[in-house]
Amino acid sequence: AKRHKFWETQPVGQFKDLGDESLPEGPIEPPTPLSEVKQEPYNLPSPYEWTTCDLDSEYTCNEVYVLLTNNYVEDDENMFRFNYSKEFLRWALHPPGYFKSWHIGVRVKTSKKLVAFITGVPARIRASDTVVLMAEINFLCVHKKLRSKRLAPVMIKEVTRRVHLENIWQAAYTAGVVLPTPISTCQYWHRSLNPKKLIDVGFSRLGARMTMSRTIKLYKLPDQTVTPGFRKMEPHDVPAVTRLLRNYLKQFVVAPDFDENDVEHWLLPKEDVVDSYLIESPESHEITDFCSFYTLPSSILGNQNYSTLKAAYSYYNVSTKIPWIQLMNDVLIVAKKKDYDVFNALDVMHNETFLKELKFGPGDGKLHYYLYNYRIKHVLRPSELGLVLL
Ligand SMILES: COc1cc([C@H]2SCC(=O)N2Cc2ccccc2)c(Br)cc1O
Repeated sequence: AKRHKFWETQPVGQFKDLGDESLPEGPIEPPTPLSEVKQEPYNLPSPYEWTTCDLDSEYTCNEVYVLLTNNYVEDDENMFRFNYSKEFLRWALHPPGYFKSWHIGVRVKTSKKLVAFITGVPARIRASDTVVLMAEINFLCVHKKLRSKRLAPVMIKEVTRRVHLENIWQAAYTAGVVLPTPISTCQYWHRSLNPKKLIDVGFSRLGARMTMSRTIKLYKLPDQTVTPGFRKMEPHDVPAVTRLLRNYLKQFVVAPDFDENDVEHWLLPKEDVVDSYLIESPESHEITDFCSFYTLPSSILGNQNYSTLKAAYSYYNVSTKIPWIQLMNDVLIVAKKKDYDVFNALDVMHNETFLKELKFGPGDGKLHYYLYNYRIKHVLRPSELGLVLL
């Protein structure tokens, strides 16, 4: 297999262990006594220095936003680049119990320019029957001009060190690349909402024997949602949505262990960040179904007519009374009404039950899920995964 100089030194499932069912599920290495955790930061190459990014500072949040906007993840053909908003970054990085010290930047000593970033946030994640306090690692970004200087390994070691200092020994992360060793490999699916724009920017192509007007008609959606009792989630719904979501997530092998505080943070609607809707039964006033998506635009690189793609990403959904197809079609109707160009979903949880029928098409992006210092018995099918990372 490909040489992973760095990852072969880390407590992660190694390719050589694949299929070895004798290895027990659980931590790969025991915790280190806190007194033995390295107290001082790892050494960076001499021109650079560590910095902690306080996203409550408008200036610093903007520096992070600009770094990611210009240097974060692009598709294989370099046509699109994620464009996380400042509000989204503050939401994603300030969940209950977050540590500012886990929002790590690298600056050029002389100019103080921010040239790299990596983050962690704490999350309780259940693997099988064990709830583990983990760090969710995200936003690893090295400026385009500093690639292949081996900055990423030292940044991963530094965030790991700072996580260890908080007595946390496991982590969860995703990547578009194959590393040792995915716990699951998922596929992105896309539902066109604005097919004309998606074709113009080169994401979609006109189908064979299809005209533009026929294509627009194919993806047309009603003006209003169809399900009685469909409404936005409100603060007073937090207890009921928590119960509904906790019960739903029980069936997955790996899933977040959300409590009411987590639901309040991650799922209460925040304009242009996260949208959440639920079905309140008109008779019983019981909350029977739930759906949510987050807003993550993409910069369109090199198109004359458009600079931004407005994209919604399926987040957590629960269907107990309304059929999945009807529930998710109502979400598409809402997203179209709010002028999104595309609705994206991974094939995780029960998503495959509605993807094809609601006219999603498979994307070219595969997403690999990883756990750090935690072995699970089998590689998971996407439908066994109940975790969506931002
Ligand atoms: C280009 O095909 C895809 C690109 C992306 C990612 S990579 C950088 C970016 O901006 N994307 C978001 C996006 C951009 C365009 C359309 C849908 C989603 C994903 Br995720 C899955 C795809 O299939």
